[in-house]
Amino acid sequence: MPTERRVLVYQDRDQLTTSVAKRFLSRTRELLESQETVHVVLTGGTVGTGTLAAVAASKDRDRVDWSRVHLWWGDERWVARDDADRNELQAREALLEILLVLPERGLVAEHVHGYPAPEDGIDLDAAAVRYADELRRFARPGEDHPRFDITFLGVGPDGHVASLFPERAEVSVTDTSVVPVRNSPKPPSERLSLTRPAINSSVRVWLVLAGADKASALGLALAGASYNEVPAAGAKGRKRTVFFVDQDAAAEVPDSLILPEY
Ligand SMILES: O=C(O)[C@H](O)[C@@H](O)[C@H](O)[C@H](O)COP(=O)(O)O
Repeated sequence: MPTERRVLVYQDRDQLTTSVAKRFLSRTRELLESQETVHVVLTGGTVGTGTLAAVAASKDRDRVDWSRVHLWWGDERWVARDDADRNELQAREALLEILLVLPERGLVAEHVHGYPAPEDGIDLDAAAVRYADELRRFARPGEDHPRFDITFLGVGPDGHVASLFPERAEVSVTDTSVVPVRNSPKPPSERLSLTRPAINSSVRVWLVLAGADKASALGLALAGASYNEVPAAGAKGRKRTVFFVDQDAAAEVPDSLILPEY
């Protein structure tokens, strides 16, 4: 299946998160018409979390059968579950707490697949193995992880996605779904991340980014930089890769790559 790459530009961060939320809700509903479950990979970061808050605020929120949606994370920070830095906690506060208590068709607690945390009494390496095992439990026979329908990724100013940072060994790991990350250039220093092949197994990869500090990373990713230099350049969905960006982040995107709404 050839992968298509698109760039959609929005006026500002609010318009971006509202539009991505709307598209996410409609795509999820559409997918649930033809498949039993939908697997979504969430991202940390301000734009990813802002998108979840926009889902929470959307009038279409309760039209999705959330009981058939599974949520995973592209990466997690190795901090306690109640630490404000935890990606999962941010997502729970922005959206999941609401979905878990909907009177009908609500999100199922067991379908929220958070990473292990230090209080589980295991180290970072064991935590990576445990999350890989959890992914395998939901995989088709012979596969390592579920078929992700939509994977959200934030992008750092250095071009990192999930916790795959430029010129670091983790960005090239291909023999497992989950890697431990130590000495991360972005705090906190210890993290867990999906690997590039796990991310790229997704049917759709949706990168969400806003702000002038992302312009150069985005420009380089689209200009064909290597994934080692700019990990965002290596993130590709099997069917489609969409960069949802605001005008500030789009400053270095060639006009020919910018598409109108589809
Ligand atoms: O744990 C994390 O920090 C994230 O998952 C990370 O990959 C994030 O998505 C980007 O750094 C973008 O973050 P912003 O949207 O806040 O710029």
